[in-house]
Amino acid sequence: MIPWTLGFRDEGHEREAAVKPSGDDAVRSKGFILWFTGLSGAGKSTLSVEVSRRLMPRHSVDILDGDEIRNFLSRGLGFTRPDREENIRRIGFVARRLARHGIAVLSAAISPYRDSRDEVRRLAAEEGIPFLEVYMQASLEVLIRRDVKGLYKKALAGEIPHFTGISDPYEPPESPEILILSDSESVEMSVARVLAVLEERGLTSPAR
Ligand SMILES: Nc1ncnc2c1ncn2[C@@H]1O[C@H](COP(=O)(O)OS(=O)(=O)O)[C@@H](OP(=O)(O)O)[C@H]1O
Ligand SMILES: Nc1ncnc2c1ncn2[C@@H]1O[C@H](COP(=O)(O)OP(=O)(O)O)[C@@H](O)[C@H]1O
Repeated sequence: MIPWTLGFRDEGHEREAAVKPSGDDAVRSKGFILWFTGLSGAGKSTLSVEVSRRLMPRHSVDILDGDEIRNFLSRGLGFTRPDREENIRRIGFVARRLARHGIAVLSAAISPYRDSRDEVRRLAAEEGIPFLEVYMQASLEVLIRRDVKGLYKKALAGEIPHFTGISDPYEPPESPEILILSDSESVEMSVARVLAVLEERGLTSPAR
């Protein structure tokens, strides 16, 4: 575990300042990163919102949602591999900063590339920040039927280039901490399963 340090710490191409929290703040709560990944419509936004609702009474929580991030932090980035990698690098950077300060961070971006996700995991581990990958698995057939935003219809008609799962790759996690079968389990069941893993790992306490 990397201890809190004053001043700048080299993290490859990133140089960041980390300031040690004082007094009780240092032990008050432990931040962590819950990293949702999966195809469009697999349930990343839905589950991150529902899990955060349940965590809020006991934690400071922040959701970094792909759509929202792309309107602000990653405005101007597209969906080529380098752009997606850059998007995930930025989300990972913010997630780690927040988690360092005791925040429960829920990231909900497609994050299709294993290397990018593993890089966030590695950097989090270097700082002793718990990182849990939540793979939202659902068959393409169900996602096309769901078509929450009408994007699959357009992608199948060739109107959206580089659409994940249709004309762009998605590399599933090999050993995610949590596997959600979002095409066959209810949202409530998925929420309960995520909370159970967090409790098992001592990252949250059971709701009273
Ligand atoms: N080409 C293409 N492929 C996939 N998704 C697309 C694309 N174009 C737009 N969208 C919309 O952008 C959302 C995904 O953005 P992310 O930042 O999560 O993607 S990534 O992690 O950088 O791959 C995604 O949101 P979700 O549906 O919530 O996953 C889509 O609404
Ligand atoms: N177990 C589940 N977890 C999350 N979403 C689910 C689940 N079962 C069904 N859904 C539905 O799937 C859809 C997922 O949409 P959304 O959360 O916007 O996906 P994403 O953020 O991955 O694009 C919602 O309509 C949600 O109600």
